[in-house]
Amino acid sequence: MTVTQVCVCYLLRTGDNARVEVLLGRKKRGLGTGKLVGPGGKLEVDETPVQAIVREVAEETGLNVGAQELHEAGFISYTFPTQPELDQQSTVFVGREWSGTPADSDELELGWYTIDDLDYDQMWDDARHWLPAVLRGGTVDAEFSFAEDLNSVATHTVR
Ligand SMILES: COc1nc(N)nc2c1ncn2[C@H]1C[C@H](O)[C@@H](COP(=O)(O)OP(=O)(O)OP(=O)(O)O)O1
Repeated sequence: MTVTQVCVCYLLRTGDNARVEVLLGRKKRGLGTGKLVGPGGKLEVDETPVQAIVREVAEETGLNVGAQELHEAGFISYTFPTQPELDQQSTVFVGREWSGTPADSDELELGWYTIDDLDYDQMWDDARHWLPAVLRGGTVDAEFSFAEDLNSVATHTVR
């Protein structure tokens, strides 16, 4: 069985008081409803991760990002041993340039969040283990296995 390929993007800007902010969205539907997530989603047939993230950002935020303006920050494997059909592999992107103004979509209610004050309890449980480093310019290469509740990280490896 091939594992579902997904992509996620964290768009950064410098906000008031020179604090770095990230564009996140409150997920309105599907797996992870209610959580704060980066724009992203599943790759379509024959799409590369970067093609998919350019499309997903446009669909979910109304912003146009160029493929060359995105930095690939790493790769994460997610397994759900009690529901293997949910297993995913995610390519993570970070961007600082785009055109347009963010607009809510039927997937996400958007907002800018200061990276120093992020409430990781509102995000997927894996985020706390790797996202702080990526938002500060680092990379990620990690594996997460989720518990039976499909919500909590049971085991993880972050390299
Ligand atoms: C820390 O960030 C994340 N952690 C985990 N474990 N999973 C995440 C994170 N950010 C996004 N995801 C997952 C959640 C979903 O399974 C996918 C995105 O899925 P979505 O349903 O939004 O995919 P689309 O292709 O946009 O959906 P449609 O099928 O409705 O078009 O990534």
